[in-house]
Amino acid sequence: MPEIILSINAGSSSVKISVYKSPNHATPDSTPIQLAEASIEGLTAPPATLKYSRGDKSIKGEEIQDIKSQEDAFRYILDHLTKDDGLPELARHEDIHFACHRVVHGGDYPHSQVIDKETFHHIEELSDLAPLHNAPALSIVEASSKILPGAINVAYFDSAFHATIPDYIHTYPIDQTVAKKNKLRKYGFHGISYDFITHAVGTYLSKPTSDVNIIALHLGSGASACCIKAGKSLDTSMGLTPLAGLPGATRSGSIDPSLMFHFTHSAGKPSRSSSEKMHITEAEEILNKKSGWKSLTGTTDFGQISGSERAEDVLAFKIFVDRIVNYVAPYFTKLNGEVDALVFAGGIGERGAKLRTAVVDGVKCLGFALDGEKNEGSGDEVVTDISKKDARYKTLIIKTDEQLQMAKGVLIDRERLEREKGAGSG
Ligand SMILES: Nc1ncnc2c1ncn2[C@@H]1O[C@H](COP(=O)(O)OP(=O)(O)O)[C@@H](O)[C@H]1O
Ligand SMILES: CC(=O)OP(=O)(O)O
Ligand SMILES: [Mg+2]
Repeated sequence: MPEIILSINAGSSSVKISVYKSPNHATPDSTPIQLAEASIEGLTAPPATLKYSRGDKSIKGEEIQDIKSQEDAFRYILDHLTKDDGLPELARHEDIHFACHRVVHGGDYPHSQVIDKETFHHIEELSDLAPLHNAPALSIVEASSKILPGAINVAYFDSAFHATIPDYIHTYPIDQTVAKKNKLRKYGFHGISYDFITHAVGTYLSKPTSDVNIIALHLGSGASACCIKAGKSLDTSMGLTPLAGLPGATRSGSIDPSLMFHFTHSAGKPSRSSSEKMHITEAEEILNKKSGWKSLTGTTDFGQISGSERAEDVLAFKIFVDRIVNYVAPYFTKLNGEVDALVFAGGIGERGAKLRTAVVDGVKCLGFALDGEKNEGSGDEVVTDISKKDARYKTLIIKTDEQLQMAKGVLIDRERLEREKGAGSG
C-alpha cells in the first residue's frame, strides 16, 4: 500500500516541507511521488511568506503574521496540508508513515537514524555546534513526535555526506589530545543537498555517480562550497560548525580567529540567548547571528542586495563573490582540472543570475564561461546548463531538493529504519 512521507527541511531562514507517496511496489530504486510542497521563507526578514503548490494549485508568496520560529512554521504548514481538501491522502495526522527531518549537525553519524530518546539526546548535545540549526530542528522533532505519534521520525544529517573527507583535510593543526577528546574536526554541512546534486549531475551526464567530479556551491542563507571527487566529498568550506567558510545572511564566514578578542572583551562569556539546552558564547552569538549581510547592509535578503547600487550592498556583493572564487580555484586543482561542472544551487545559487555572472567571470581563466541568455532564464528543470557553447567546462544550475533526497532515503533504507523503530522506543 502506498505510504505517505513528510519531508521537513529546517534551514536557518526557512522551513520547506514536501509530501510524498511511495509508489506501489516500491523498491530502493523507486522515486517517491510528490503530492504537495510548502515552504515558509523569510524567518530572519519578517513578515514570513508562504508558498504552496499541489498539482495546478499554487500560492506564490502570501505574507503570514506571527510566524517567528521554525516550529511555528512546521505547525502552520502541517495544519495547511491537513486542511487542504485537494490532498485527501493527508487528511489526518495518522496518514503519515514517515517524517524525515533535516538535522544539520550529526557529529559522527554516517547515515540516517530513527529518532529515539538516545538519538534525540545526542543531537541535542551537538546543538552548541550548530546554533542556528540543531535546536530549531529538534523543536520540530518534538512537536512531530507529539502530533504524529504513529509516524517513524527519521533524522537525515547534513554532515553525513562529508564522512568521506580524508584525515589530512578534516584535521585541524591543533593539539591532537584536545582535538580528539572534544571531537574538534571539520565536519561539513549542506550534505543532503550535495548528495542530491551529485546524483542529478550523474543522471544529466549519463554517468555513474562514482564518476562525477564537480565543484558545487550551495548558496542560501548559509552558504558553502564542496569539492566532489568520484561522487564523494573530498573537501568543503564549512568546518566544525556551519560558521566557517563563506559568509551568509547573518554569519561572518571565516575570519582571523583572533579578531573576536579585539572586537569585544566578553567574547568568551555566555551569550544572553544561551539556554539550558544550548550554550553559546558572546563571540559565537555575534559571528553567527549578528554578522554577514545583515551587519553589512541591514537586510538578510541577498535578492535585495544584488539588485541595489547602494555602496553597502555593492560591497556585500563583492565580498561574497571574492570569497566564493577563493574556493573554486583550489577545488579545481584538487580535481586535477578533471571537472564535469561548476554547480550553483540553493536560494541564491538558483535565483541569483547576477551573482553567477560575477563568480564565473572571476574564474574565467580556468575555462568557465556563461551563456548570458540561458543564465537569465532558468525554468523548472532540475538541471539547467548555462555554459557558453565553446566553454571548456560546464556551468550548471541545479534546483536542489533536500526534501526529495530524504524521501528517497526512506525507500532505500526502509528495512533498516523499520528494524531500528522496532528495536527502540522511536
Ligand atoms: N532573486 C534572488 N537573487 C538572489 N538571491 C535570492 C533571490 N531570491 C531569494 N534569494 C535569497 O535566497 C536566500 C534563501 O535561500 P535558501 O536556500 O532558501 O535559504 P535557507 O538557507 O534558509 O535554506 C535568501 O538570502 C534570499 O534572499
Ligand atoms: C548548514 C546551513 O547553513 O544550512 P542553511 O543554509 O539551510 O541555513
Ligand atoms: Mg537551506
